[in-house]
Amino acid sequence: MQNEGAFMSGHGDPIPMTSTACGPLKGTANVPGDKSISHRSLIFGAMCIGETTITGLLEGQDVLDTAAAMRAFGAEVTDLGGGNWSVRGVGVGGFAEPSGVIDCGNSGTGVRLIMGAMATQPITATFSGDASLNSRPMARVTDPLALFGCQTVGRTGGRLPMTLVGAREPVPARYVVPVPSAQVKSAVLLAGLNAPGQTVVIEKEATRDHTERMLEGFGAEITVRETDEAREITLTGQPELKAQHIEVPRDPSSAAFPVCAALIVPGSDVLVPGIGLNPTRAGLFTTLREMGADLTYENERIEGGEPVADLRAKFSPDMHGIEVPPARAASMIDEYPILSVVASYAQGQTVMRGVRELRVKESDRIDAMATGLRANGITVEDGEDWWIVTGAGHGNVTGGATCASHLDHRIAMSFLILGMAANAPVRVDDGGPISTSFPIFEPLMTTLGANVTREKTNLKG
Ligand SMILES: O=C(O)C1=C[C@@H](OP(=O)(O)O)[C@@H](O)[C@H](O)C1
Ligand SMILES: C=C(OP(=O)(O)O)C(=O)O
Repeated sequence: MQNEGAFMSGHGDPIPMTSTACGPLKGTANVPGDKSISHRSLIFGAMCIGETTITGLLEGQDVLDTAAAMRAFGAEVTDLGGGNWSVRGVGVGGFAEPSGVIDCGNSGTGVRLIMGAMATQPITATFSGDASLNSRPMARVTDPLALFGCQTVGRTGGRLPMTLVGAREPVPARYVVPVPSAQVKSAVLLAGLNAPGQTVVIEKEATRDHTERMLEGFGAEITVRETDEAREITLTGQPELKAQHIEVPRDPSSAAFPVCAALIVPGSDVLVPGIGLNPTRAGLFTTLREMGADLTYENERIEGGEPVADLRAKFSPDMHGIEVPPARAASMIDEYPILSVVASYAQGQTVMRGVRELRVKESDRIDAMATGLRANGITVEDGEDWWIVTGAGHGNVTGGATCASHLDHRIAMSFLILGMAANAPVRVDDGGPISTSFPIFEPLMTTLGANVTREKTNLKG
């Protein structure tokens, strides 16, 4: 990996971490801002005229890389401290040509949305990332961007690094998204922003709808028509986006970790306040409740047009496996790794189907979790788009193994949660990637009572 050249970014030397069984988890877990909304706040802010102000931005490495990218395209992005940021945008179509490579680090959302945003502007940009991002499929984005007139030059197989030559005279597109992906949908809509006329995106399975909601908030003309078969989104190109004030809600995908930890550690009672329950994101919580989790929604309210609640999770010794409806997959796609941990402590089988997309995330998440869970004494069967975890039940998860995190934050955090109630400690080879989405994971879990330690190594941190 070392000599894959100057375009390869990385997060530094591995940070092995170990999680050991702990007493009850108690207290309040204030998780950071939503990663999807944080990326979009910076990118949409950069495409406005005027100053967008943001509070509660997730200051994880993925989002910081997007902030740096927006600066490279000419926006003035300022960290005002305490999660407050400001973006002075350059307007739709106003991106400058970056002088260097756009390094999106570990972030699929960052690179795919930014590719969409620049694809209909008369500039050229080269994109790269870390070893994980450089192995992920990009043709799913560059194929539809070609319909607008954007050209791609790069490695065979549609992998980063690659160079995009934006369309000088963009045309609008009509595109049926072939995989359930909010990133692809969003890339096409962002490209449509600087194309004249109407761009239409059709998705057969509803995916997270932050782009649609936020573009409307920024003043774009965007309509969504829903039928039983599809969602059809129509965007009128070349609007003037108006700068906004954005309060980023807390991330349900990060909330999943303290919630699930509380469910499996005896005696726990944890409050996770202010979590968005947008139906396109909240599938995990529905699933946990169907499994018999003691998970309640307190103080339900609407904030910024989105349903929000404080989640209270208590130790749940009697959870049972269920068949997760495949139609729910998109609304909990990032939560399957941590669900498989809860499933390990439940009775019976948890069946997860229609989840092929898990194989092209930061890692092949089915393979990464199946391998690590088996090493810790859990029975897992898997196929191309499904996997089944047979729970050992409380007190019966052996633990004791080292798990590879494969540069994947969610894999690292999931195995550290597994160790919190296992009979022997669970170790991950590298907890470094956790900083991409949940930089305060370790102190926050420690404050609740978890026993997570970094190993002393001879490596420089
Ligand atoms: O649009 C987004 O912000 C995201 C979309 C999802 O990816 P896909 O579009 O690849 O499903 C998700 O896994 C990712 O964490 C964030
Ligand atoms: C899949 C994820 O992110 P991304 O695709 O942005 O790398 C994730 O955060 O779980």
